[in-house]
Amino acid sequence: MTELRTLKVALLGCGNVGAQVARILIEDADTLAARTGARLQLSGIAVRNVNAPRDVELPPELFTTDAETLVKDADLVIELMGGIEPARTLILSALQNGACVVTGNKALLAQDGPTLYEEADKAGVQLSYEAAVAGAIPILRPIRDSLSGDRITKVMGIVNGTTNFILDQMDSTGAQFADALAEAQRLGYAEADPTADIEGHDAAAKAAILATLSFHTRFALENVHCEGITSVTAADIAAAKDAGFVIKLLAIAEKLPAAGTETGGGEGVSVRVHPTLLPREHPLAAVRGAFNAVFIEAENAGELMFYGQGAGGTPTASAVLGDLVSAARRLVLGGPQRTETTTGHVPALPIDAAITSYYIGLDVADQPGVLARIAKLFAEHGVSIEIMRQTIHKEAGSSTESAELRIVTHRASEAALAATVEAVKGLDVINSVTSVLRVEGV
Ligand SMILES: NC(=O)C1=CN([C@@H]2O[C@H](COP(=O)(O)OP(=O)(O)OC[C@H]3O[C@@H](n4cnc5c(N)ncnc54)[C@H](O)[C@@H]3O)[C@@H](O)[C@H]2O)C=CC1
Ligand SMILES: N[C@@H](CC=O)C(=O)O
Ligand code: NA
Repeated sequence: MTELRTLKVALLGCGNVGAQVARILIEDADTLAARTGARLQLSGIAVRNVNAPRDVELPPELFTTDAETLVKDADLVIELMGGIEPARTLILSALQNGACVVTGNKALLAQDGPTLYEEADKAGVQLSYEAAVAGAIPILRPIRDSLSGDRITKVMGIVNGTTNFILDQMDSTGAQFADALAEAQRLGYAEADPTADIEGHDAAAKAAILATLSFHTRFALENVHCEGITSVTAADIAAAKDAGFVIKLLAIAEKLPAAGTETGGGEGVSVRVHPTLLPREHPLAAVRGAFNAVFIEAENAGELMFYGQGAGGTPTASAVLGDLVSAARRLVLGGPQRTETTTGHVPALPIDAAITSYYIGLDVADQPGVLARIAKLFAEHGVSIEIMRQTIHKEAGSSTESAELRIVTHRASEAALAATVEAVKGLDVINSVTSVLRVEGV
């Protein structure tokens, strides 16, 4: 039997994901060698503190605080430290040294991806990042490879496990936001700084990556409209539930007409992350806990849906190992390195140009003619009402009655909706606008 070649693998970071990657590399060494055609030898693990306690028992001699030296001597580098620096410098150094790099660092890719891709191209090596979007779910490779002969028109999904976990806990058990977040952190779903999760930045970075691959055009973080879940209240969740909806943080990238925007005419891509109402029977409404799911609409393939564990050490390690084996196989067998293209030039649309349905909650005086006046304002702004429901509230011991109105619109532009809400607020019969939320799937 011929001796297999050995490829040295440097691992940077040994947290939730890194520790599981190290464990699998050691435990499954023979299987990985058989699949790769080379032995993947874990040559070292760079950490901040070699004596820190870890969930997984690993050979102590592998640990080092000298990431620079480790990278210099590697064929393949796995970056799972997170953050911008020193991850960025270490990845660039690895690529310049001719090593293939696997990373799950969506924050870095969304901020400075082009610099890294160009360096990988220059060096003729691979930079792979399946773990960066929707954890274990194979989503980037299907978009980049399987759908490369089609035209994607829309990508919509739940791509952040932490926020889906929090919203699901609040919806199903009435848990408090802070308790649900603490549990998501304990389970290894959240980022080192969970602000990135709850403010939507993590999902926005993933949306930029999904949009870039789907529309063959580079979209950066500043092209993504981003709203997190910190403003979603228990009352919003209860009202949504009562109206037959569930609230999910969705990342959406879709082709829309660019008419009336600064880009003028033609088509553009609206890339956005925001809390969204979905009918409870919608397939994305059934995505619970830290699971993720991504819907894709393509001209020829039609609708596709990808579902699985979007966060957590072991599931994410699966995506990292997949990229590692694939990169190592190419080192063994040869073959093309970069496969994605960014030859398209579709402009990013401002949020005003986004087109979706809306849910508007209004507290109004219960007087004759109120509904007609509100409906007239919507019509004047070109926003068509799909559902309008009224519930009367009578304060105990008081003769005053108010009504709660719940309106769901047909698809309209963000600009038209904003103007409608402003006009509605000006009516003397409106006590307050209790919520304005975007709706998909109606
Ligand atoms: N946890 C998850 O579910 C997922 C995480 N990711 C990404 O994977 C990466 C790692 O995530 P986690 O393992 O959850 O993070 P973590 O915070 O649990 O682990 C990061 C590790 O890197 C080490 N580290 C940080 N800076 C370092 C430095 N300057 N020198 C040496 N070591 C350093 C830390 O000590 C820690 O051991 C991040 O980019 C994250 O966004 C991607 C998908 C899912
Ligand atoms: N913090 C992220 C981890 C995976 O990308 C999440 O919660 O989804
Ligand atoms: Na993935």
